[in-house]
Amino acid sequence: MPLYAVRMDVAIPDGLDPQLVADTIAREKAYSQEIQRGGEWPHIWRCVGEYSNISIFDVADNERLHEILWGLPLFKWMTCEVTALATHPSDINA
Ligand SMILES: O=C(O)CC1=CCC(=O)O1
Repeated sequence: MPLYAVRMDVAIPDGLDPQLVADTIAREKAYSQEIQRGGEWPHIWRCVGEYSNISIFDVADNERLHEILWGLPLFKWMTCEVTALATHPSDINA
């Protein structure tokens, strides 16, 4: 299945109801962990010092990745940079 690296940068607007923000972050965690358990989101790494992560997705196609990203509860407050990955010719494990 195709692999993708996705960098997500979160920018929560100032002045929002703190409860709304907390609820959205909690829903984000539950949604993410459900997809991780299903195997389509094998890695999520925090970018040190930033409200950002770099994640690896292992999904059927572009449409499925799009569906997952659009379903993120924090999607409205984040920007995503998607990189499709291919095998490197120097990879000794390939
Ligand atoms: O905290 C983040 O980097 C945003 C995020 C994506 C999935 C998740 O659980 O948090």
